[in-house]
Amino acid sequence: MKEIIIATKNQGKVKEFEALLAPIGFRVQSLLDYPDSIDVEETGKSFEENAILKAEAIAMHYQRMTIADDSGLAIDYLGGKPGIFSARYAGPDKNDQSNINKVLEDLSDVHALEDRSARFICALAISIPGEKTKTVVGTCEGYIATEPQGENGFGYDPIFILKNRNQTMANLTKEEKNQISHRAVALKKVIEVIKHS
Ligand SMILES: O=P(O)(O)OP(=O)(O)OP(=O)(O)OC[C@H]1O[C@@H](n2cnc3c(O)ncnc32)[C@H](O)[C@@H]1O
Ligand SMILES: [Mg+2]
Repeated sequence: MKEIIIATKNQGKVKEFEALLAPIGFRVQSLLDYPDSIDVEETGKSFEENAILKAEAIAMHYQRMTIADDSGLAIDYLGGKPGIFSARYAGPDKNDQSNINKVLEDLSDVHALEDRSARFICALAISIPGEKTKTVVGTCEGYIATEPQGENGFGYDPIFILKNRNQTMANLTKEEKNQISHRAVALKKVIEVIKHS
């Protein structure tokens, strides 16, 4: 079976990658399987740069095909924030709940749903030892809710209302999320690359 490392410590991401890659014959490992792995700092200026940093460091360290995911939420009213700082928006002791609370607070004066437009962005970098790293990006459009809704998913999912649907991302089943999410869109683009690896 083909093996791939997902260079992430985020359990929510790992589950989504497993669901998307196992059916096409990949055994997925993540940094949760390597608790003593190296720590890669996200010092890039874009999602793509951070994904490349994480993918190349881990691919080099383990000499294995690696995908890294750098993702987040871009809110138009906030000029694209939290963006690449999504994981640490409420401060360095990141926590999904405090990040959500900060976003809701930032938008507390914005009442019309159309003024609360946002998108999830996912950049994936795929690094194969000895080959040039490739990147792809996927997005998913929506609006920021006024309060959390739904129990599924992770991160900002409970406050992300999907465009053209009266549901948050956290209202979707995992199968539904994996058909339409920013991560699913990006991953479909890399599958062609790794199928032949
Ligand atoms: O860097 P790794 O180890 O992969 O894990 P991380 O959680 O730090 O991941 P990022 O640096 O890419 O930050 C992503 C942020 O965006 C959020 N996020 C990413 N994808 C999401 C999704 O599908 N649904 C909800 N929130 C998401 C996530 O909760 C983080 O706060
Ligand atoms: Mg991170």
